[in-house]
Amino acid sequence: MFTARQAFSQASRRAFSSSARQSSKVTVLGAAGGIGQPLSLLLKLNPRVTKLSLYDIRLAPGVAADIGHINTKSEVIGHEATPSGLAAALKDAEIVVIPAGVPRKPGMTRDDLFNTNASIVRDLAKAAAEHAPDANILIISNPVNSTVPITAEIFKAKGVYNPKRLFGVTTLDVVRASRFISQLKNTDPANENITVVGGHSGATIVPLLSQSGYSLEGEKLANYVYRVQFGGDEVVKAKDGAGSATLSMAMAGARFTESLLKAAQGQKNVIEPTFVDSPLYKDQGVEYFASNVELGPNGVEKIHPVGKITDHEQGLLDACLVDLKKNINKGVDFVKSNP
Ligand SMILES: NC(=O)c1ccc[n+]([C@@H]2O[C@H](COP(=O)([O-])OP(=O)(O)OC[C@H]3O[C@@H](n4cnc5c(N)ncnc54)[C@H](O)[C@@H]3O)[C@@H](O)[C@H]2O)c1
Ligand SMILES: O=C(O)C[C@H](O)C(=O)O
Repeated sequence: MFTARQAFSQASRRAFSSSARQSSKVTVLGAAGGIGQPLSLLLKLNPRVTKLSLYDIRLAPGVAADIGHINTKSEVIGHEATPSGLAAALKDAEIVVIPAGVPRKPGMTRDDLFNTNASIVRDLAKAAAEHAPDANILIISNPVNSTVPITAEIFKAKGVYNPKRLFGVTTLDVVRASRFISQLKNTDPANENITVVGGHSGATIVPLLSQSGYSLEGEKLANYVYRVQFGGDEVVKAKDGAGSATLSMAMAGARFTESLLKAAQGQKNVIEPTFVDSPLYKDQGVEYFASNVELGPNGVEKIHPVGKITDHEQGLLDACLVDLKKNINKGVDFVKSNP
């Protein structure tokens, strides 16, 4: 005979397993690349993902066959590099993560990737707008400050734009900012969560150290800010022509995807920094901005303002907004001239 406690525990097990069974298809476009492969691996290890669809212009079926042997429950499908393969990859996706595109080589800025990556992202955005109009779209491909507006313009043109479901992934900046301060202060980086706002390149990356109660002075502060703003260059230089950050980015992309899934499955107070269609600086002509964003079942739940900052941080923010506006307009203009 069941005791009340046993009955309760069985009911709660059922409730848990039914929410765990909730179907969450995640699609990776660019899945065979330096980021795409480890990101897909991490997503295969995430029990919240029930179906993982991998698409690339090369090798996605091979990557899927490999990852598909891992003994976690999710189904993995590698799609052919054809329009119908892309359509099938996107159909019914809850989350579409896009790391497709070329990475930097030493001496290049992220903006130097624009000519190649703008059209790659535009074309994938067209397919996503057609086959997954309600999905959360996570843009990793650089330059993020421009590829997010490109995606938005495509979704607007197709009449399916939902600003709550488009995200530029800036998580790596926060991961770096947290790691770098822990190295200076001998703290556990897992306990650090430095707010980083603005965009994702050089001067548009603005770490707000003061909000975590830290104050660095003079050269120490300048070096810290530089390292966060140009952390990507450290990796590009060290890889010496073989690409940019892939493994740390895969971790950051998996973290952001996990946060969205948690929020979609009802967890409250899930906050991640991300580059979104934001009201914060629209009065200055800046349509997109990264700040802490509370995530929910509908994507963006609440965009947090930047909050109290020091005069030095205000100076960084002023410089950020100038560059950001140019990067955003470049993306918007690209779609106007190359629809
Ligand atoms: N947001 C960030 O913080 C961040 C961090 C690191 C890298 N990035 C950017 O991510 C992008 C990818 O970097 P990577 O190191 O993985 O590059 P990579 O060259 O190793 O991989 C890119 C993959 O995209 C695929 N691809 C190209 N065109 C495609 C298309 N039309 N459809 C589907 N797949 C396509 C390629 O075949 C390749 O497998 C770069 O633009 C890089 O700058 C962003
Ligand atoms: O630096 C790059 O080009 C890749 C990425 O944006 C990064 O921050 O590592």
